[in-house]
Amino acid sequence: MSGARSFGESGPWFGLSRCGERLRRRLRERPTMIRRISERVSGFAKNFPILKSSRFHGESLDSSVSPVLIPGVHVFHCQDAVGIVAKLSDCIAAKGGNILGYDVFVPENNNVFYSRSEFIFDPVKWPRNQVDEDFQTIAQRYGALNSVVRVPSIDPKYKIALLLSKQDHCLVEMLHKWQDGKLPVDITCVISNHERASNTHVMRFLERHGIPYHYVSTTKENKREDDILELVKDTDFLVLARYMQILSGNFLKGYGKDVINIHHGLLPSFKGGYPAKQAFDAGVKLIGATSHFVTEELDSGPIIEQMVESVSHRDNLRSFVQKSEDLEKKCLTKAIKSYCELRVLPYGTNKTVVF
Ligand SMILES: Nc1nc2c(c(=O)[nH]1)N[C@@H](CN(C=O)c1ccc(C(=O)N[C@@H](CCC(=O)O)C(=O)O)cc1)CN2
Repeated sequence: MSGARSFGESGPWFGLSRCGERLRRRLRERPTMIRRISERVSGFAKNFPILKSSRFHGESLDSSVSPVLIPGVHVFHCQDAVGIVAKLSDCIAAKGGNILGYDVFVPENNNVFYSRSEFIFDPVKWPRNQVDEDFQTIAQRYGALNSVVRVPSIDPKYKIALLLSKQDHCLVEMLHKWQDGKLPVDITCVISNHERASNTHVMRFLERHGIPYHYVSTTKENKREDDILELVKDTDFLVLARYMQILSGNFLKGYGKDVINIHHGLLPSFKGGYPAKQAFDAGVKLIGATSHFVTEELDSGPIIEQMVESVSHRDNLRSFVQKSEDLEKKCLTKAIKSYCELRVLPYGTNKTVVF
């Protein structure tokens, strides 16, 4: 994968470009690769009616039978110019790919171009590494700031670590969505500054799925950031699922990839701690949750997703908190899913494009 910029210092695709290194290593093991593709595609085709209904067989990639078409996604961000869409769509069509969806955004008074395409292609006719190379050629021609390809049935799943403090409703929601296959990630570990008894639902779930739980006790004087960095060094991005410790700029620079947080308030209102109480005291009629990229400044990073719900004089603080918690669970999982599907791109200095 090419191009790497983060919402922090290096771009949201910083971590994801490392997937490309891992992918290239795997492509060298091609024979095994082909067998694995065939196996995964047969399973994958079940979820895509188009692959079931149009002469597509998951059994073999042998080109003498109907080709197996698999889904791919490509996102592109560069200075605007005439003909970009033609070049990108031709890149796909020239190798027999078929575009199923195409989103383009060119903001007013801002000479930039964003696109996200969804397509299906035959990996025998257009090998995975060639897909990268062909899009990279176009990226170089336009000096692209981002150009990332993802083929879910071939590429390694994104590796993530989840950080939380005392409350685990967001973690539980993410684990259930992950278990249902609705969050296409590999959870490498869960890290918390709070200990949990081994006979709790969360701990039993983690043990059942072989996901390590690391209790990393913190104090105001020692946030244990070096220990956390060591635990998360092989991940592609981090998720703060109600982690109530402010991460330092050194930590964010040291990690160098994206960190996604869920704030149980409608940013930029009610930053910091206890946003539901802040909202209750302010007499708001809408409460919300915000998922955003983590930057050094607290609760100020580019917003990925927000969800809201009406409240009234009939609500009390307890119902404010309960409604906020329900919103933040959904908001976080939607943000992570969008990020994994390459729908989230940096826009300007502190905004996002979310296709
Ligand atoms: N560098 C950043 N770190 C973190 C962010 C962020 O945006 N940038 N988001 C927070 C999560 N958060 C709200 O969503 C949040 C976390 C912690 C606090 C806070 O006041 N913490 C106290 C300690 C509280 C405790 O120990 O229970 C503190 O650090 O003094 C407010 C908001 C995660 N990190």
